[in-house]
Amino acid sequence: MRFLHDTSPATDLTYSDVFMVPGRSAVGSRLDVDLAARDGSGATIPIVAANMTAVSGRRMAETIARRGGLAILPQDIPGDVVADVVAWVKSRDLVADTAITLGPSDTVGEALALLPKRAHGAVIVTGAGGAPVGVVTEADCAGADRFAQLSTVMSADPFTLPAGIEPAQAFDLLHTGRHRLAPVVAPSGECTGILTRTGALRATLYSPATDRRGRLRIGAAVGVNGDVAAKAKQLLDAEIDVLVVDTAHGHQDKMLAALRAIRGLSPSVPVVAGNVVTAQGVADLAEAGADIIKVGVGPGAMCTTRMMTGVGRPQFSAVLECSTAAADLGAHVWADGGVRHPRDVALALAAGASSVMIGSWFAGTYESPGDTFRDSSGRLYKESFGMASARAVRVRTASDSAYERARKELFEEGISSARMYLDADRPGVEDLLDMIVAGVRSSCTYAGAEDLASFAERAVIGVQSASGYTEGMPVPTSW
Ligand SMILES: NC(=O)C1=CN([C@@H]2O[C@H](COP(=O)(O)OP(=O)(O)OC[C@H]3O[C@@H](n4cnc5c(N)ncnc54)[C@H](OP(=O)(O)O)[C@@H]3O)[C@@H](O)[C@H]2O)C=CC1
Ligand SMILES: Nc1nc2c(ncn2[C@@H]2O[C@H](COP(=O)(O)O)[C@@H](O)[C@H]2O)c(=O)[nH]1
Ligand SMILES: [K+]
Repeated sequence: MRFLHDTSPATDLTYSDVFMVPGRSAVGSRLDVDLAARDGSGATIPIVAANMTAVSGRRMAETIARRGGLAILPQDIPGDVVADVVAWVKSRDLVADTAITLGPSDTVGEALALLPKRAHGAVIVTGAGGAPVGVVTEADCAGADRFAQLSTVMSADPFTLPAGIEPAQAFDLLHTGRHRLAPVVAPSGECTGILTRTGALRATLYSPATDRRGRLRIGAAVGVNGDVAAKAKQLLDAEIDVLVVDTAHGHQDKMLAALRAIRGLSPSVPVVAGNVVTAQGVADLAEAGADIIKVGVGPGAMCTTRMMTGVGRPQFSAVLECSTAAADLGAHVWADGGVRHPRDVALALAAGASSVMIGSWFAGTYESPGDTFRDSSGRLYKESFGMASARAVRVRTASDSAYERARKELFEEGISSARMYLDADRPGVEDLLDMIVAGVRSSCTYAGAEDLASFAERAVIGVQSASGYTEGMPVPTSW
């Protein structure tokens, strides 16, 4: 990228400080843009769900990978649990979503508890041999006793789709039959998943991120303490596709030692390390063996590091400097934190990031691990918390002595409880992906770029005033 008027900004900048001007384009359609991340991660869209407990679990990983992104399991999950989650995600279908299934004698209360776990909004009631005998939605449960059996409220004998059906054909069948969704069934009659009309459409627009054996991809993180090589080996043996070595201050000797120990395992998957915000940090991590450097200190929504320490760097400039340094070394950069709008993703990519990590925004979706709550006005939300918050530190240090735990809790650099509201129009993470991907595809064509490498080359970035930023915002009511 270059700055408009070839100026060199006098101060470091964050996403809100900058804008992109359009350039002449020969790219005829936004759908012609290739959004694959060119960093060996295998992602077909440049989006990574952050390794945060409130963000990335099995449902997030499955859903994001099916649309071409990646999720990174947090470092606090025991190795054997990570192995189970990885195996489960890799057993998922590339087209149909995993169904929520219950039996005919299970209750409305159980169905209502499970419905917010997935965006498709239905429970498939299964009978003998796992065959679908009914479908229950929230509307079916309205007014019913919580102890009523599902057989009394379900729509019986549902329309079904055969496993392996082409997504476009599935869309047509659902559309013609005026069905919002249908259970997918194997030749044996067993329900193997669920497909909505939107899901079938998405399957024609996105390519799943798959490993060499055609299974969904997933990453996992390790910290820098303890026997890092042994923990990393356990994750690699579990067949993760990306290994993230993660700590708040990535530019420290412990990180370099951890990277060297991991290199000793000759991992066949990309190693991501961070977080740093300087060219020197990139150089040292790349030299120690990182393929991808994670950039961002302090921009995260749950992060209090800048207020506690004064340390960090406005994220656009951090990504720009780090990705320039990484490119010289044959390495790549993930822009981590502070993303609140599709424009932020586009600007991080324009600054040269190969992918963009998103945490809190995705915490407020059906697919994040937490429970769904309603506030006093009825709006749905989930709780998010920082990985350096007292809440996360308590979990991470559960096996330490009481004294060690008390000592570590002093260094809190994240908030322990935040409400992440589900957007009523976009409550699922795929809804957010649709919005982000649409925005980024459009950004690329405004710059005349057919892929992300060309986008980072062609983008022309200007610096704006606060009122310049405000001018870009929509006005939902009159002023
Ligand atoms: N991107 C960001 O801005 C930040 C991200 N986080 C996230 O929080 C999670 C926990 O990270 P972390 O707190 O590093 O915990 P870790 O459990 O990974 O421990 C970090 C290790 O580094 C040592 N250390 C030295 N200096 C620092 C420092 N300035 N800050 C933190 N540790 C330091 C610590 O020792 P000792 O405790 O004895 O000092 C400890 O041994 C990670 O997922 C991380 O990404 C946290 C803060 C900032
Ligand atoms: N300083 C802290 N940073 C944190 C903490 N937990 C997570 N993080 C970082 O934020 C990003 C995600 O950013 P978001 O704006 O999308 O939420 C994550 O990947 C970490 O780098 C924390 O407790 N303190
Ligand atoms: K912050």
